[in-house]
Formats: sequence, C-alpha cells, structure tokens
Amino acid sequence: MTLPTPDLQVAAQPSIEMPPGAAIVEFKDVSIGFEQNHVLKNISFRVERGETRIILGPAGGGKSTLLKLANGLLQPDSGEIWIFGKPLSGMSEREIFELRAHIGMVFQESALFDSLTVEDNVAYRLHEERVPEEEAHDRVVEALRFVELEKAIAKFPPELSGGMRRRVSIARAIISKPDLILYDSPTGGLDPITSTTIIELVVKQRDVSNTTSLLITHRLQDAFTLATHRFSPSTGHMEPIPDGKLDPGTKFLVLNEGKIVFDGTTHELTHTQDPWLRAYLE
Ligand SMILES: Nc1ncnc2c1ncn2[C@@H]1O[C@H](COP(=O)(O)OP(=O)(O)OP(=O)(O)O)[C@@H](O)[C@H]1O
Repeated sequence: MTLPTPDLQVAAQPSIEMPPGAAIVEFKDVSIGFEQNHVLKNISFRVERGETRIILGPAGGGKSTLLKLANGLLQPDSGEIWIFGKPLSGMSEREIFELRAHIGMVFQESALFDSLTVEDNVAYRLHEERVPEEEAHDRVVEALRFVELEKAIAKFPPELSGGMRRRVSIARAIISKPDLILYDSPTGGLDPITSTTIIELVVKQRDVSNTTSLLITHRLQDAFTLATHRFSPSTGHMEPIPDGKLDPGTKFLVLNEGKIVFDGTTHELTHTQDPWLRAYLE
C-alpha cells in the first residue's frame, strides 16, 4: 500500500464500525424487477474492505440497478442486502440517511447542480450535516486539491468541461471520507485521454485512502488500467505495477441479463475458458 501524502491526512475520519467478518457490501440472493421484467435474478456476492469491485457487462444488464440497491435508493423484491455488516431491509429512512453519510456516489453524467458554484456542489453534504462554514471551506479546498481543480472553486458547472465536471463529482463523493464509493460509469461520455485522467483519480483515491469501491464501466481499458496500475506518491501520478503484477484488491463482477456470469480476480477473468466471457472481453 502507498503512504498518504501529508495534505490528504487532514480530517481523516475513523472507519465505520463493523461486526467481525462482515463484508462492506453483501448481496444475498437478491432479485428485482420493474413491471414484470426481471432485472436482477438471484444475485449473491461479497465486497471486502479495501476491495475495488469492477462491474462489467452489456448495456441493460442491471449494473446501475445493482448500485442503486447498494445505496438503498431501490429495495429488492427478494433477498437481502447488507452494507457495513447491517441489513438494509427494515432500516428506517433516518438509518439509511446515516448510512449514506459513509457512502460516496459518483453518478453517471456527474449530476451536479448547475445553479450552484463548484464550492457549494462539493460542500453539499457538509451543508446538510451543518458543518461550520470555515471547516466546510477547508475541506472543499482539500477535496478540490485532490482532484487538481482548486482553481475552479468559484465557477459554475456549465462553465466546465465534461472531464472537469466529473472531477467535481469525485471531489463531492470523497469530501466526507467515505468507507465506500459507488462509481456509476465515471468515464461515460468522455474521450479516451480524459477517461484516463479520471481513472488515475480513482486509482489515487484507492491507494491513498484504501477506500472500498464498486465501479461500473463500459470501457474494458479502464477496468484493466485499474487492475494493473498504482498511485505513486513520489511522482503524484499513476504508474504500471512493476513486473506485470496486478492490484490484489481489484476484482470483477460481470453481469449479463441480470445474472452474475463472473465473480473473481483479474487473473481468473483474463484466463477464463467461458466462451461468452472470452467473446465479451475481445
Ligand atoms: N426505474 C425503472 N423502471 C423501469 N425499468 C427500469 C428502471 N430502472 C432500470 N430499468 C430497466 O432495467 C434494466 C437494467 O437497467 P440498468 O440501468 O440497471 O442496466 P445497466 O447494466 O446499468 O445498463 P447500462 O450499461 O446501459 O447503463 C433495463 O432494461 C432498464 O430499462
């Protein structure tokens, strides 16, 4: 693991308390459908602390639905979802709200408020939690420095490029030092070069804070960059892990038509003999 750079240690929160042996995310036989259509069918998997779980699969396979279930935005028709060792079912609105304080979310298309400045967008959750203004400002500056966008603090989202808006969205997700980050297609709609700069930030967040995450991507290249790269605190950039080694915490879940067709490591995925997976990965 890489060491945090000094300015990133500021305001670090203690990790959430969990029962021994609990996973950060656990789906147990989860199914959900909309208007008679089954979207996820009997999904079971675990995501352990420190893991980066990449979710792949063809469009419409249920990836975004899975992320919304993990955040309590949707309820399953059957099965159980446990987050930080606690079942979501039966939680009150307030308990789900408190749980979400430990989860950062990077939505598809950034989902920023166009009428708020970058500062107010990033501080949104801190304002909800009534964090004092001065502390909120310091934390916004810290989060924007992490995504290398301090200069845009007073701008409005429509003044920014797509890649910059995605950076703001990441700053907003990490501001509360979450124990879990859900990235829904963080590079969707971006050109390949900008996509790589966003993946570099995801790698940096992973290696500096050791945050657990679930990440949907449509770009296999992004997925394999995450698996084969690490953040170097000395250069401040991402670099290939030497000797062709793989990041041990990066694992994959592949969904097709609402079912898990793969759950395992990068090595297992790239060495699969399954004909459908091999065709999908080509
Ligand atoms: N709120 C909803 N009401 C009705 N149908 C929905 C709803 N949300 C998702 N669906 C349907 O569920 C299926 C899975 O959608 P989902 O967005 O989870 O897939 P996905 O794998 O994330 O797709 P993509 O890669 O295109 O983002 C789709 O057929 C979609 O139309």
